[in-house]
Amino acid sequence: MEKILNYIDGAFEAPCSDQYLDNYDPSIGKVYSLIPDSDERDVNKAVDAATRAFPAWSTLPAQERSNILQKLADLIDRDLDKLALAESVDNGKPVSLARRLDIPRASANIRFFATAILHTSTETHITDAEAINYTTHAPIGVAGCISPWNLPLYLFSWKIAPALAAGCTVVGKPSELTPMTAFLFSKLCVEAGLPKGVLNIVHGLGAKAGQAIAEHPGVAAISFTGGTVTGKKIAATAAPMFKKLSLELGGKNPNIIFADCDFENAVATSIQSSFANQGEICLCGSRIFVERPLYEKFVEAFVKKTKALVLGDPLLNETNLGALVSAAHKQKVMSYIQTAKQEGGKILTGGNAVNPTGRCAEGYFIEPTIITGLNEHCRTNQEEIFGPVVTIMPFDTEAEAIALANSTPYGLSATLWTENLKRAHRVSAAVKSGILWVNCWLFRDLRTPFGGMKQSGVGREGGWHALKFFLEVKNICIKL
Ligand SMILES: NC(=O)C1=CN([C@@H]2O[C@H](COP(=O)(O)OP(=O)(O)OC[C@H]3O[C@@H](n4cnc5c(N)ncnc54)[C@H](O)[C@@H]3O)[C@@H](O)[C@H]2O)C=CC1
Ligand SMILES: O=C(O)/C=C/C=C(\O)C(=O)O
Repeated sequence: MEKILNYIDGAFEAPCSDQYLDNYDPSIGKVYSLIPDSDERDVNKAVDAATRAFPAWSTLPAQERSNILQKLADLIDRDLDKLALAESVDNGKPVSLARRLDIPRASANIRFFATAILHTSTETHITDAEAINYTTHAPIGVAGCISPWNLPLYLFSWKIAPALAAGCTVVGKPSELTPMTAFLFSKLCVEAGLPKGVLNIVHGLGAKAGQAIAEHPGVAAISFTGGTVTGKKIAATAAPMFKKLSLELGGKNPNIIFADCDFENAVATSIQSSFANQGEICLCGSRIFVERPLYEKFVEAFVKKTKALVLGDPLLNETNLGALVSAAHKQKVMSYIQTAKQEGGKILTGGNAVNPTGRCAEGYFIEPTIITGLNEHCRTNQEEIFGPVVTIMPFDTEAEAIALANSTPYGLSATLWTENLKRAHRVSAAVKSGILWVNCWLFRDLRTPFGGMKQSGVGREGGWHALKFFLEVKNICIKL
């Protein structure tokens, strides 16, 4: 069985413990490879290597860093099919989605920051005729990048690309549930000529390897994407050490549909925002609010389209929804469906775990599920489920829609459907979320600020925000 290895100081290494964890293919429910069960000792080696590599990498001309990173992006493009297949097997997502979204976005992330670093500028302040102040941005040091399992290479690269482009060296930890594409990526780093120690990838459990990264005094900044509970733990560890923190956490995002919307577009896109990647995207619109005059018509069309989605083998091109990432996560999502029923919810479609026939009979599949009849305060509408489960509720006024949208502790993203431009501006301003999509969803421009309010996180990724996170700002004042 294939053994994944850590990538430390440019070499591939077994974990110090010599222990491995099982890595499952969630579409068949079977172990198919082994993951290093790394601990503090592996993290220490990785931080040491990153610390040694920092002086040379951080002072390499930006153009040279950029060239290496662009080579990496080219290699990802070259290996698109191989990486997409690996992502699908590791995560359970449809291979067609990995080919269309995950892997192209991984190379786009790297190419974006590799070129962005060539176009930075800095501020100068002239203080009357007495002094000139200029601001410098220097890479902060060794960065810890901890990424989740839902969009594995997509989000791993979203973190390490700005760090490396900015001149930081990195200790990265992909999720233990989906380590494979980060492992394949580490091989591409060698091929691209990334100097040793610049990127180190330590595989293993969050509570062990992840926690060791958060605790290590040699790690100056931590960029994390994952669950809010984990984000709190990392903050509790890192904040007293005054580490810089970027936390991109969970969401319970509203999808607000006004009666004057472009109906066909709203329904079709809501199918995507509800069920893409089995609903395992922090940006999914899991709470759908529909203006009452449109409510019945929307529900009917939305249920009909949902029933037409193809659930099953992620390797088949016609599949729309694959497997959930793990047996434990499937269990968690099913328990929320149970909770919804106990809370008085009516299941309009879905609600069941399924065992497709054939090779996926033991996989972790759940039908796309639509629930109505719940109020906004119940657990189903307050807690992140992170699966193919949405609720629909009617509303009567704009003020009510805003109140419903803002009724959770989260504030990551929101989607709004209306043809009324003034209303679009008003509601966008009133909804408390870091990202607002009007008449679209997951429409990404990598230059824009990306992140959440309230319990959805701290800080913003994307464009200059991401680069700045990995840079230490200094003002130099020269008396004239
Ligand atoms: N992108 C998102 O917003 C994500 C949200 N979630 C939410 O979080 C829930 C729990 O999912 P999990 O698999 O537990 O994700 P998680 O948040 O625990 O995992 C994300 C990453 O953090 C690492 N990690 C875990 N504990 C850590 C610690 N103490 N210190 C440092 N790193 C640590 C993990 O190994 C993984 O690499 C999900 O059901 C979902 O609701 C999960 C994954 C992604
Ligand atoms: O498009 C992005 O940059 C990010 C997308 C999704 C997540 O961050 C997530 O699901 O955690």
